[in-house]
Amino acid sequence: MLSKREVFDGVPEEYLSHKERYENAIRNSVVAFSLVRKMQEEGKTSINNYRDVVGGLLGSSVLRDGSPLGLHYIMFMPAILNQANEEQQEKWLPRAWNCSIIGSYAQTELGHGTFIRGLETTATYDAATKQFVLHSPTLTAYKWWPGGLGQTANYCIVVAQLYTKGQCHGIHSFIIQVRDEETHMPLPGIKIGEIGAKLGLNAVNNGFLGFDNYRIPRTNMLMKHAQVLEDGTYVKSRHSKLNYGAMVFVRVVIVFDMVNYLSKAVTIATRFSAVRRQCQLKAGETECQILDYVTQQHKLFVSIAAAHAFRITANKLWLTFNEVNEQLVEGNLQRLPELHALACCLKAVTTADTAACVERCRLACGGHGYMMSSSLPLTYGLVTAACTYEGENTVLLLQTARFLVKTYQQLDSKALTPTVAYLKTAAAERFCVGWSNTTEGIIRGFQVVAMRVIIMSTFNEEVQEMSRTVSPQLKEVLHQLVDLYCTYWALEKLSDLLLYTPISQKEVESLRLRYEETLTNLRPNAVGLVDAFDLRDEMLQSTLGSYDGRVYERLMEEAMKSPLNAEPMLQSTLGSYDGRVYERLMEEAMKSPLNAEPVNYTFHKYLKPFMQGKL
Ligand SMILES: CC/C=C\C/C=C\C/C=C\C/C=C\C/C=C\C/C=C\CC/C=C/C(=O)SCCNC(=O)CCNC(=O)[C@H](O)C(C)(C)COP(=O)(O)OP(=O)(O)OC[C@H]1O[C@@H](n2cnc3c(N)ncnc32)[C@H](O)[C@@H]1OP(=O)(O)O
Ligand SMILES: Cc1cc2nc3c(=O)[nH]c(=O)nc-3n(C[C@H](O)[C@H](O)[C@H](O)COP(=O)(O)OP(=O)(O)OC[C@H]3O[C@@H](n4cnc5c(N)ncnc54)[C@H](O)[C@@H]3O)c2cc1C
Repeated sequence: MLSKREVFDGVPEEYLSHKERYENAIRNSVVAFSLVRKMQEEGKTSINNYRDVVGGLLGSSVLRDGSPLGLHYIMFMPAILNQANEEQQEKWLPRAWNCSIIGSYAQTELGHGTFIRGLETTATYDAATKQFVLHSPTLTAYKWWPGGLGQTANYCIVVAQLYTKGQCHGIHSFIIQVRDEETHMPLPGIKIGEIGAKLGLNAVNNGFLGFDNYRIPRTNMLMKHAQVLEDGTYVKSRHSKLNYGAMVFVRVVIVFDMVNYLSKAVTIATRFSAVRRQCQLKAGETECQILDYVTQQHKLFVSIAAAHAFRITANKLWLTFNEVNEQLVEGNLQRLPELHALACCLKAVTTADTAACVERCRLACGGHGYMMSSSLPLTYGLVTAACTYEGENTVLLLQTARFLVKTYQQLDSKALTPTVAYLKTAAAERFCVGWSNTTEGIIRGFQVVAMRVIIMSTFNEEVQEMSRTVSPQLKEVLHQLVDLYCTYWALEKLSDLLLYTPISQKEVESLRLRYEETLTNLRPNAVGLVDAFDLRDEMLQSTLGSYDGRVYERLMEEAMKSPLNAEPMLQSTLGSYDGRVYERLMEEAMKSPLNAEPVNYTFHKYLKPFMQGKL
């Protein structure tokens, strides 16, 4: 087994180039996953411990910044299990299990990540040839982000708008070969490469993928839930959201992942705090361990408690996930909305809390926490990504809110599912029950809070009609900024205000309404207000923040500068805005420090032997 922080020719991975990082990741991954495959062959893995084995590996020191093979295990295989019919599973699963094919999961596009009903990639059924034609009509339709897709995967699950007999039936999943299994070259009609350097997970080889009227057999549509018959007839799924199953699975798994990362970070910070001596509690005494300071305990101990709370929660969520999936197999969809809401809520809460806790652990270690060798910056990069991928946290919390408001509205007409049964009690008893400073009392208090917030949200949704105009006067706008700043911090520091001022409950409720009103009032001037900072593009140096708003073209231009994209030469239109795409590609390739080798040498040296079971 490779040693911790395996090096590349003697150089710690922090000092590797972008290309060397990738090669190091491939080499470490094929060795690590060869062991997983050996465990499979010896019958030592099941779907349950598989999650822990792979999850442990992906978060381990061997694959410390992710793996180009991660998506193969995390989403490609679960998507086949969750969305392919039996015949398709028989065809694809054995090859995926033994890694003779390597897959990814391509759903997000340059132009859409959250709003998946707005995805632009099309899959149009051609009954004459019994094929689907995959196409990327615009630059924003390019798949953007799929892990491992840059230079590693040769298959992927692609989510596209399904058209048959001239009608669109919404997004569906397809299994698609994107590279030749022998040469690893992109197949004709496929435009593929990696998206470039990121805040973290720089070993994951996230890629982009565009289709130019690319044909696949009809039987490559994953048909467990919905089907397209040979004559093009569409047979719809029992529940429109069963196709979203892969996302629910990963959200559940992410909660386990947060337990791993939070446990690591707080272990590092707590042990360091026991070693580190700084300043004296009393003059003349020896310097004390910083762990003795209450402020240091305030920073760290809640993370220890959270790690245990998340582990218990993750196990309970995993049980619920398996229970509901068994019911789905029997056609009982009753608890699917609750599972979706639970997975959304717990993925958002555990990732946000873990990111905040890991940052506190870094800060608790002073300057040494800022060193890459502490592993805290890298861990932060890993966990903060989880606040975005697999459903951006805000959006997932809105999904949870949607479920809770709907549950409240049906409180008297529908039986409550286990996780929201408390709402019935909170609704039945008087709200302002006495407070008790016990664990049960605090939980009870939060249940009452949840109930009241749901009622307020329902009230706002049903009654609130806000029509507003904004005066163009700058004075007016600046007043709004002052107003926003005051109400934001009043709400942020509400516990202090409730403790030390006579603010009433009614005033708090109107403060919240005023805050939302100020947000709405400022919205029309938001871009103008940042333009007013007059920061030139050269100063911003950001593909997202340039003055002209050409975000997607700049993202693609920057991606093309990656040294990994020089091989193989991309034959692709890329939807360029000025049409000089080929000249530019050639110019960029000539600048690349890489040889224009047809395929990165790691394919022949590591990946192909691994896929052929020779490693
Ligand atoms: C075989 C292998 C076995 C084990 C695996 C091995 C190893 C794994 C172990 C460890 C792995 C280690 C680490 C894993 C950790 C991290 C993962 C690493 C990498 C992650 C890579 C990232 C991948 C991605 O990011 S993929 C792309 C993710 N994208 C999203 O999540 C998009 C988010 N957007 C949405 O989900 C939707 O757009 C939406 C926001 C939900 C809105 O959808 P829509 O507009 O259609 O719906 P409405 O809001 O109108 O609601 C309508 C209705 O539908 C219900 N609904 C919505 N979604 C779902 C769902 N998913 N399930 C069920 N129901 C859903 C919604 O509640 C509404 O219902 P009502 O009408 O009744 O209210
Ligand atoms: C490290 C990493 C790995 C990834 N891997 C993959 C992968 O393997 N495969 C894949 O398909 N995708 C992958 N993704 C993409 C990821 O799923 C998307 O980035 C994510 O779904 C968010 O979508 P977005 O980027 O379009 O952000 P947006 O949705 O554009 O979010 C931008 C802002 O808009 C806000 N917003 C958006 N919609 C609403 C709304 N309805 N209400 C209120 N606010 C809203 C959000 O809260 C956010 O503040 C990855 C992303 C990252 C960072």
